[in-house]
Amino acid sequence: MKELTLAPAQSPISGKLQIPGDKSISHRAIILGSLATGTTTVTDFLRSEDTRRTVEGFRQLGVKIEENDSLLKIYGNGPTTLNEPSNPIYFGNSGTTARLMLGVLAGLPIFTSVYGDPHLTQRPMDRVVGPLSEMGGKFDGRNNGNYLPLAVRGGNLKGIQYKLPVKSAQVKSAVLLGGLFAEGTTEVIEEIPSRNHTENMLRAFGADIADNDGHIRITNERALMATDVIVPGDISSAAFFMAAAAIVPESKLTLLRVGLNHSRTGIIDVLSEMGAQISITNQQTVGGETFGDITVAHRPLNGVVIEGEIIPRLIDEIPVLALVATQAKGNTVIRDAEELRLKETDRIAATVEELTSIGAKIEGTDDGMVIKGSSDLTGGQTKAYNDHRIAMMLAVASLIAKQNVVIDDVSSIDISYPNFFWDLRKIISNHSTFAT
Ligand SMILES: O=C(O)C1=C[C@@H](OP(=O)(O)O)[C@@H](O)[C@H](O)C1
Ligand SMILES: C=C(OP(=O)(O)O)C(=O)O
Repeated sequence: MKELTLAPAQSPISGKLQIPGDKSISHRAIILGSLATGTTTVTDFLRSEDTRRTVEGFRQLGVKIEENDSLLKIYGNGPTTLNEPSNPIYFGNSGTTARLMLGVLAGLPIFTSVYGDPHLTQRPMDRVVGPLSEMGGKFDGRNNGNYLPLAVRGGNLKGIQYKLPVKSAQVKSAVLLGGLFAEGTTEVIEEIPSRNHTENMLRAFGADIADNDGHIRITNERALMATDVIVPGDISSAAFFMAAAAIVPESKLTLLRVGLNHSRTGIIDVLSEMGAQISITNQQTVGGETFGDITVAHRPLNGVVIEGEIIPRLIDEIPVLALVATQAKGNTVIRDAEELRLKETDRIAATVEELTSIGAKIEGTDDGMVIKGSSDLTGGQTKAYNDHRIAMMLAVASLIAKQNVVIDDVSSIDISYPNFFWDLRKIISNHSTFAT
C-alpha cells in the first residue's frame, strides 16, 4: 500500500511533457516481434508492470528479449521455435496480455497454464476462449474456462468468421492472432471500430491482412518478418494531463509526440466539444501510427453527451472525463459504456463513489453515468481500488479540490505510467506540497 496526500494546485499548469509509450502498441510490438523472424527494435517502449508481463510471457516461451531503458530488442526465430514453458505464465493485472496471449497460445502446438492477479482473475475470458475454441483451441478453467487460471492446449486451428459480440479490441486482436496460425481465412466483423493497432502492426510485419469496412481478414500464408517499431506516447496517459489543463484555470500545456490514431482520439473530440482549446502540431505517421503534439488550454466548459461510436475511442479515458465534467456547466451524460464495469475494477461504480465522496454530483447508470456540473470538489480520503486509471483521475482531482485529497494506494499507477508523479511535479509549481 502506498498512500499519498496531494495538495490543491496553487497556480495554473504550464509547460511541455514527453508522454511515455503507448501501452497497447508496446504489448503488440513484443507479441509480433516474438512471432517474427529477425531482430525487432522497439523505440520508446513503455516499461511498466503490464508490458513487463508480456515480455516475461514471451521469455518463458523461449524468446530472447533485451531491455535497455525504453529500447527493446526482440530476437525472433519464428513461431515454430517457441517452447512449451515448464511453469505457468503469470499475466499479473494485464487484460491485454491475457486476451492477446491466449490468441497466440491457442495457435501454438504446446500446453500452457496461465494465471493472473486477484483482479484479472475476476475478468471474463470467455470472450476470447469462445471464438478461439471454435477455431480448435482447447481450454479448461473455472466456469467452463471463463476465468483464469486456465489450461491451454493449442494447435491445429481453422479459420472462422466471427462477428464481435462485444466492443473490444482485445477480442478482435486475440482472434486475429489465432488467425495467424489457422488453416484458411479468419474473418472478424466489427460493427463499431475499436483501436486498430493490431491490424496496423500486423501489416507492418508483413502479414496477409486486409480490412474492408470492418471485415478484417487474415491468413497464415505470409510469415511475419521483423521490423522496427517506434511507439508513440500513450494518449490514454496524456489524457490525465489534458484533463488537468482543461480544468485548472489559466492553464496551457503541451504534450509531445502523442499517438493520434483516430481509434484513440475520442478524448480530443469530447474536450473540444466541451469548450477546451486544443491544437495539434508536428504530425507525422510511422508504421501506420500517427503522432503529434497536443496543446490544451483552459476555457469555460459545458456538459456534453458521450455515447455510441465514440465510446471505444475513449473507453479508458471515461473516469477522467467524468472528473472534467464535474467542472462543466450543465449535465454530462455518458451512455453505452457498459464495458467499463469489466475493467481492472468496475470503473462506473468506482468513479461515482469516489467523485461523490469529494463533493461531485454524479449518478451511475447501467451503462454509464450522469454528472451534474459544475460543482466544487472538497477533497478528503479516497480509494483507488487498485486501478491505475482511478488513482490517476483522483490525483488530477486534487489539483482543483479545496483541501488535500488522500488516495489510499497509488501503487497501481505502475501498471501504465510509472513516472506519473514525476511528470505531475514538472507541471505544477507547488510540488513541495506532495506528502506521503
Ligand atoms: O487492446 C487493447 O490494447 C486495449 C483495449 C481496451 O480493452 P477492450 O478490448 O476490453 O475494450 C482497453 O480498455 C485496454 O486498456 C487496452
Ligand atoms: C483496461 C485497461 O487495461 P487491460 O484491459 O489491459 O488490463 C487499461 O489500461 O485501462
